[in-house]
Amino acid sequence: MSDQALQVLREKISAVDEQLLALISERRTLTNDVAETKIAHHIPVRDQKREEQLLISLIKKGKALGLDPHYVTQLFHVIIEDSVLNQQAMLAERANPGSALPLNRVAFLGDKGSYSYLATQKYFSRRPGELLELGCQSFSEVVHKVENGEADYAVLPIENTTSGSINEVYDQLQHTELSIIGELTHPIRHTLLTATTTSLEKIKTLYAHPQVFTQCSHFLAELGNVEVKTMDSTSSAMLMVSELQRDDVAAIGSEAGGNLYGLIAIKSNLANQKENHSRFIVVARQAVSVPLQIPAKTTLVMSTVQKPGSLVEALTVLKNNNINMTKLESRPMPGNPWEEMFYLDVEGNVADGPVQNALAALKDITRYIKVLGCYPSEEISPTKVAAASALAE
Ligand SMILES: C=C(O[C@@H]1C=C(C(=O)O)C=C[C@H]1O)C(=O)O
Repeated sequence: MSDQALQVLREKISAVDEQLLALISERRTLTNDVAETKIAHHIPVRDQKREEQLLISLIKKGKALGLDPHYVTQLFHVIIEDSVLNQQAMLAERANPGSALPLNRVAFLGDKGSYSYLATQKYFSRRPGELLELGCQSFSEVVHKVENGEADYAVLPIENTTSGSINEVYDQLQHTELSIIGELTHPIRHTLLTATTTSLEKIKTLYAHPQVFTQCSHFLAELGNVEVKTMDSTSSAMLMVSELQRDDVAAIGSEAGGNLYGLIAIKSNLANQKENHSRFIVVARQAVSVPLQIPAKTTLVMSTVQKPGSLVEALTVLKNNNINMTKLESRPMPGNPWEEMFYLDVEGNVADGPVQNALAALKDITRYIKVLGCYPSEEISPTKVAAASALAE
């Protein structure tokens, strides 16, 4: 194919892509209008029956156009997730009048390009107001900035699908009066980034955040004698490599972050597990109320009395109130050796009967209990379509 023919085809593809974007944006406007109706009539945001009907119809129509059912399903799962998250954000904002700020000052670990920076951008892209990014050197600085009013929000990674809980962040939650007001998950795609076109064999020094080394331990074990240097954040690792401009040093970070520092991705998918995601929490000085039309999560911290079965007893309270627990973490209590603080994420809204009943019962049987926050759940499970309906002609 001549260069010119290729150019013509690519221009056509770009034009189609532009139309796709315009249509996606039009769909978003329509789904936001649907949210207005849901606000006015107190209807739940999620309607999985409607999603299923939509998917079945799209799969059939896609098949007629030669498109694979799995491809169509995947595509529309992403589109529907976006629509549900946007509607949830709209409802949450309306339920908290005055909460929308013209400027959102947000503290996070690292600088431009860190995973926390990317998560911050994602979370606030659905919310009104400008974003002012306040990069910090440590998690305690991130939390402090919100406590002392320099920032309105903090975005903190709390757990990762490969390395588990981020203990330092849990420990920050023990000592703060801030409330969790939101959550989000973000894919963490670790990539080897260099300042020059070089090869893996030449790398002698590797810069990254300690969490990254934990998540990429299998890759590091295969590397042999490469010196590993820990940095405060992924972005400081990337900055270091871009300043050194050497062919024997590399950073591990996201490709998108590396682009901001002019770095080249020489190897991707470095995490031990292919599906590597981090869950972030968003904290603020004021708690928010979550409308009952959207799924909520509540995070609690508690310490139980020191007697056999006291944790089981506490968890039984959740069971009796039909509350699903999505996470349980224990952390040592400073100054009280061998005593633990338990952090629990449960599905449910503090304004709703089951969580209120459970809290009342837990107060009677725990030594200490506090609600760290109730916030919209951003875990949007994709609607499944029964194979038979999807494949029916
Ligand atoms: C847009 C709506 O809200 C949600 C999003 C949907 C979508 O993006 O198509 C479908 C059903 C709902 O879960 C709706 O109810 O129609």
